[in-house]
Amino acid sequence: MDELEVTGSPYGSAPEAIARTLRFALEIVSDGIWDWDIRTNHVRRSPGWYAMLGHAVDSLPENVVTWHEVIHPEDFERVMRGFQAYLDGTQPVYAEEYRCRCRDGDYLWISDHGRFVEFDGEGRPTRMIGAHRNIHERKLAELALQQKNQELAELNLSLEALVAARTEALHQANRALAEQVALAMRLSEIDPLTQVANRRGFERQLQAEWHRLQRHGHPCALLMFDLDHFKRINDSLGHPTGDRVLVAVAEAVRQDLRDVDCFARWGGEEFIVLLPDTDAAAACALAERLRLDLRRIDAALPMQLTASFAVGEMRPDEDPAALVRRLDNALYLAKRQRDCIVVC
Ligand SMILES: Nc1nc2c(ncn2[C@@H]2O[C@H](COP(=O)(O)OP(=O)(O)OP(=O)(O)O)[C@@H](O)[C@H]2O)c(=O)[nH]1
Repeated sequence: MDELEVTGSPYGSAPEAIARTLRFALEIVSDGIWDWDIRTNHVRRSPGWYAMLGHAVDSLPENVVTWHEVIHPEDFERVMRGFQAYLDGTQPVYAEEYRCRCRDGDYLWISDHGRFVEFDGEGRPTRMIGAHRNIHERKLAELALQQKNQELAELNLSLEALVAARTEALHQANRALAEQVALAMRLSEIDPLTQVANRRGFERQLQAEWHRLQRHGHPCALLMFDLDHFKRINDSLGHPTGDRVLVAVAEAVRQDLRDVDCFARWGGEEFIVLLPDTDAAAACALAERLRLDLRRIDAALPMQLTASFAVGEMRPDEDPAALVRRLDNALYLAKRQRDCIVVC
């Protein structure tokens, strides 16, 4: 590779001296140099180029095909595109990084920079010189870093997805728990036999209604009733029949009530109704209707089913417990006669 070797006298002509100096400089900063005569397609390569790829100096054909054959197949198209872009003038420089096959079959990462250095009279390039540099270690480190970054990004994404999935599962578990708690609360306030409110549920509503009375002064009445001689039903017809009667009573009464009324089983065969926005007279009329309805319950009983009632209006200066005591006393009086209503 004559042009790339230091030949001739150190006292040669000025252009030769400059050319030699440039070749020296090129060899210092690169690992291999190529020199392409575009008109003849002849490519000369420096001893360093052969040494870099493990070949004996000048052991390969001095043409472009030699270059094509050492480029890694996966890099080939990209490198050709970059090179062609420079030849076409659409890229101001030719600079590519790619893998070159060494004599032992291993591939070496190199960087390749080249540019036109001579032109004909019409400005067409006639010669191009380029320099290769061995960047193998740096490139492997760079690729390993890229790989690690990608793995980290993927890990990050899968961690985010995992956190999102866990958070959603937690929300679902919380919602399910809240529903269970609400259901348990509802069930804890319901009488399992008649499915109306139990004493606990009733007392909560009574308290709320009493507070409403303090704020707004709307009338509110209470109605309490107790089935008469219920023990006889149990004793003569059995406990299951007694249960069916209690259920039938609850259903019949519920049909006479509004949605806003709170109907509860106070205990045993005793029931209570909270009647918002209702005065004693209206509650008394309802008690009378219920008294008649209960007599008509079709429970196939050998005796007449009756009940005794107590009715009273809520007073702002009387707390709920005292109100219930007042109703209890009135019911006690009603029970002495049975099948009647006492207003207190
Ligand atoms: N079948 C059934 N009976 C119940 C239930 N709870 C309470 N009883 C019965 O209701 C009856 C109430 O008896 P008493 O308190 O003497 O009342 P009563 O027989 O109606 O008499 P008076 O109230 O005075 O008219 C008892 O026999 C209890 O066992 C229940 O859930 N199911």
